[in-house]
Amino acid sequence: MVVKIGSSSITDADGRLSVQKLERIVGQVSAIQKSGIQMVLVSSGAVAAGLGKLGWRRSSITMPEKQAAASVGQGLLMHTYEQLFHSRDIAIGQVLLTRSDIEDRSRFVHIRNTLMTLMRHGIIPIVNENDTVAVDEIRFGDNDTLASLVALVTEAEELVLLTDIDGLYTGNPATDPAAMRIADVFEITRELEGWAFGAGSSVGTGGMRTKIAAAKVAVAGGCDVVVAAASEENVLARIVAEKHESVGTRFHARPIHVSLRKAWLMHGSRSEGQVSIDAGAVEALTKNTASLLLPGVVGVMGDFREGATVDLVGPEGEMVARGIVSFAAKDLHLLLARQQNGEKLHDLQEVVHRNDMALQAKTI
Ligand SMILES: Nc1ncnc2c1ncn2[C@@H]1O[C@H](COP(=O)(O)OP(=O)(O)O)[C@@H](O)[C@H]1O
Ligand SMILES: N[C@@H](CCC(=O)OP(=O)(O)O)C(=O)O
Repeated sequence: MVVKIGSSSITDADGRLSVQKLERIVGQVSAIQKSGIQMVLVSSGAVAAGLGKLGWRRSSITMPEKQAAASVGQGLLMHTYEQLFHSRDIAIGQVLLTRSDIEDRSRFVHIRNTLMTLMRHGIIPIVNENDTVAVDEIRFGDNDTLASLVALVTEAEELVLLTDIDGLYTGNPATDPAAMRIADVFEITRELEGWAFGAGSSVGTGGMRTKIAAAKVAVAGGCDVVVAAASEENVLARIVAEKHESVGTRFHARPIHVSLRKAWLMHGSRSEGQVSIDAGAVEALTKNTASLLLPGVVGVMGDFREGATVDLVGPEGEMVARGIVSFAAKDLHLLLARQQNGEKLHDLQEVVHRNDMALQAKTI
């Protein structure tokens, strides 16, 4: 089980790290770990803890100051976790990641090996974004997205996003008193996405929007996602014990889910270009799970190498799939030109083999 805890749930009103709140989470996580379910904690709070300790105001800080605050706060956070878990005889390991660590296939594999090794030894990994080195282009920015990728990497059965509200509402509860909580979600529809707004507190990042985006990634990989209130009494035990009780909002995993490699392709890898395909190819890819052949290709964008990750887009510019391309962009341009000149290119291998392709899950 991967549990993600948001900044607002481990800090006090004055923005300082709340040992009492952390203690409650650590107590619950430890109890579940001891019951035999391997836990992974994704903990936000480095920036908030650092700002609290330094007495800096969030509203007026620069990015380097925020990163400096994170370096102070991350130490504080781990020091507190270490003490709290140690008193329960549980060892922890710190794992700090950036987006580029996940995008790179070999680093992704190393991350998985490290996490799996920690878990095999009964150590609880505590994951956060490496805020001190993450610049905008390589930032997750919010730990909801990071947590969903950690859930995929560790092949978790359940991802729990603990926050300052008891689930997804049909509108922003801060401004809409008629908004109602949704208990179960089986399909992430556009209507549902329209209900989600940004962060409710000054310390939170992303609000419900990033939680839904995270849920999309995890459910596609076969992992249930629960959004629940960190302050609710014994919330984790209730989620574990009574899978069908209405605690927060449960996003149910898709029954047929993709392999870890394809999940990484779709959600972890970074696209280096675009290949436009025609309607016939869209149908062949989505209905018959075929490979992409040259006759279905109508355009190429970007200057990618053979073996790069590219987005396959349909006639309306819609994202259809992401895959590893067998030709460099310049070779694809040459082949397209030869094809347009009437040359028959029968013996060509696939442009993207179906084993190297992850289809985009449809939003209804
Ligand atoms: N449809 C919605 N349902 C519930 N909460 C929502 C919704 N839209 C926006 N929010 C806001 O999302 C906030 C939780 O996200 P966030 O502040 O980022 O917390 P965290 O620090 O735990 O990640 C809630 O406090 C709420 O104000
Ligand atoms: N990596 C940042 C967390 C950013 C973030 O996602 O915050 P939150 O929305 O509170 O989970 C930190 O430790 O401060």
